[in-house]
Amino acid sequence: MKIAPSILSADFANLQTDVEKVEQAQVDMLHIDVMDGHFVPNLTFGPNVVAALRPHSQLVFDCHLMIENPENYVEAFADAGADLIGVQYESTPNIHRALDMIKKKGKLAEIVINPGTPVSAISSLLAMVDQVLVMTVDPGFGGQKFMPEMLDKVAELAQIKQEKGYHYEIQVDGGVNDQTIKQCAQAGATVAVAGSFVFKGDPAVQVEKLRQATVEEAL
Ligand SMILES: O=C(CO)[C@@H](O)[C@H](O)COP(=O)(O)O
Ligand SMILES: [Fe+2]
Repeated sequence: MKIAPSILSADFANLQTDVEKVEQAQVDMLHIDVMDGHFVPNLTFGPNVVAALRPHSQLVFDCHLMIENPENYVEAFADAGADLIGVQYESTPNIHRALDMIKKKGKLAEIVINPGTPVSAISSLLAMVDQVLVMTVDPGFGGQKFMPEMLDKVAELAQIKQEKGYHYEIQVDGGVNDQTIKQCAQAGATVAVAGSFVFKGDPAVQVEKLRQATVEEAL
């Protein structure tokens, strides 16, 4: 299981330091939650923050765009240094165009589904994506409670991937801690985002707890 700390719960006054801490913990990617105050009732970072962090980190930057009409911003995030760009299925009538634009910019393309969206809604997009993100909370805020009902969607995506020979990673995001990550791993998730759990203590210790939990699950 890959680990992707979300900087939504980092210390915004010391963002560079917090990014360096998780990088030293050898995490697999850095999850950057972009919110526009329209698609979700919260505001966070724009491409300028991504560009400011880029010279300070070698990590894969995983930008989770919770914004309306993300196709208007794909180029800006790609140019700012995003490696993987996630667009919400519910955020635009042009979801295929948004994913296509990400790929044309040479970046990894991710489709994200909210708790109310079934896997069947994105079946025609699965062949083209590098990652599928199953939201395990309603998007907009860190520190919410994990929704175990979403795990059926993770298992469904794992089955489709195997049957069709697709290559996407299956990411879970929201309420992931050293207990819920075990259920995610068991259902077939391959990448876990964790914000409040990682930054509520020493990130190195917290990341190790997540790793240990998935190792125990595999035994
Ligand atoms: O996309 C989001 C929230 O909308 C997440 O990436 C959160 O940042 C996860 O936070 P925790 O639930 O792990 O605290
Ligand atoms: Fe996220």
